[in-house]
Amino acid sequence: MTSQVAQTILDFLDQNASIPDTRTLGLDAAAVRAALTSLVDKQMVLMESHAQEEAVLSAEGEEVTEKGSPEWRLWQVLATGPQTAKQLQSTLGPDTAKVGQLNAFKKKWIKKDGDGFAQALSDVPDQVRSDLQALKNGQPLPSTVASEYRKRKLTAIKRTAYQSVSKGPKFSTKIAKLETDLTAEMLQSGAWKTAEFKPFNFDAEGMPPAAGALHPLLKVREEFRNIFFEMGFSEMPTNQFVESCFWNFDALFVPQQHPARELQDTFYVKDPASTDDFPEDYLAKVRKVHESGGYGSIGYRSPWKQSDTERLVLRTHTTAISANMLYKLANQPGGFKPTKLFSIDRVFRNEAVDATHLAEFHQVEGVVADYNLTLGDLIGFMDVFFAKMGVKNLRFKPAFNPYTEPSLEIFSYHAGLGKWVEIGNSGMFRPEMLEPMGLPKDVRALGWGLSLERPTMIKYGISNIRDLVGHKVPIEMVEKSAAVRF
Ligand SMILES: N[C@@H](Cc1ccccc1)C(=O)O
Repeated sequence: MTSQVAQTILDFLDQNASIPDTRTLGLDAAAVRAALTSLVDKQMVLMESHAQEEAVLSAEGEEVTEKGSPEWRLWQVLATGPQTAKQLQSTLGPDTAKVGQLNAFKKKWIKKDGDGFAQALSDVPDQVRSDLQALKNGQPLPSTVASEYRKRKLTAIKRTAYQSVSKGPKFSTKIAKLETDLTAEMLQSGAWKTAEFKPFNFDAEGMPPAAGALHPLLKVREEFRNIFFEMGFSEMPTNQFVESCFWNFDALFVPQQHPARELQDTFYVKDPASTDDFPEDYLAKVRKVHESGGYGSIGYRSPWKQSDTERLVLRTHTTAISANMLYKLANQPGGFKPTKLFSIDRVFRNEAVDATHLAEFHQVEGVVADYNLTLGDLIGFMDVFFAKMGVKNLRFKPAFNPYTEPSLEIFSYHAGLGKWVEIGNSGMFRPEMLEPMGLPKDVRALGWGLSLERPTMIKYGISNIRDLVGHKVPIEMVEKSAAVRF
């Protein structure tokens, strides 16, 4: 097909100096393009590409050529006498009546009559209809109305590409078959001396190798880990998905009546359903701070049940591990030392699944514990941490967590969405949480958390969080994401 089309083009050029518009050849446009590409490669022809825009009738424009413009049809209906807007709408349909009324008024074809409309002229020319009929018959639209009709969606723009062609330096009506390989026979016979070789195409893309690729979540996790290590953090052990309510909630001063603890938010484990493996004296202090306070707090002053703290859950946040680590830090041999810790792992929430929510996701969490840290340290730290990810100009909004005070939501401006989006949650851990652990009174700890999924989705242009899990979709996506370079 292509070679036939190429031959037709060459024969035509042999008889004529040039082809100003390839469309006049009456050949398939795609085949002409393919043939020209190969002829240009061989320098047999010279080609220039052009684009032409022309107005064509839209479905609405087509209707106007048959029934008249909305304004003319409205004016026509009023020939039998005045009508109200309601009546016009039921005769013409709401769309035609609305547009017709507007334009007929503008053209002064109709006038107000009581609470309705009447003809203002006894005869009007439907110029719109005759212009569109002329267009249908192949005449161009008068330039004065072209853009108006386009705005009214009576016409649409059709773009066509075409080429002009003239003879090239190696023009001939015979298409020589170019050799692609230098063979032993050519060398023996000496045919290589006169053979024409196909030039190498250095622009051709190679086949993507069928190699393994890392999942996008793993790649972004690696980026975060490197940032943490660069900033002197150590990784917390996160290999256990099941936690007691004690570490997941109570140690964090989350009241036992908190809604997050309810079945619709948290997955409780059935078997085994509970544990009693806790540091006794610490548990007693946690109980006391909930029930009656201490450390400058009045506590929650509500019932606290041992059976509730013993229940097992799929951890709802990695802050459960942070609490456990802070406790260990306070009670390690040699006492407390300033520390920076992080974790990146899976957490579970009993949520309705949709495009941006899953029942399990990954949390990126950091904790810094040191003497006399302030809110200024938290904000400054967030600026540095997020800047390392390429996220600048943060905004902070006061928020609430049972275990931090003050608490700050972190926002960043998303240029693509044109708005500020929440990228993390943070705060200074409360004394009610830190002091029962046995941390020195002047030690402060700041923490923050964010999901791993959101930055991954932004980076890889994934709009549905469900595409990050499962089987079939991810394989294609993982391979595609292998092409995205850091
Ligand atoms: N645990 C919080 C994140 C956080 C961690 C540490 C301090 C403050 C907030 C969350 O689930 O969103």
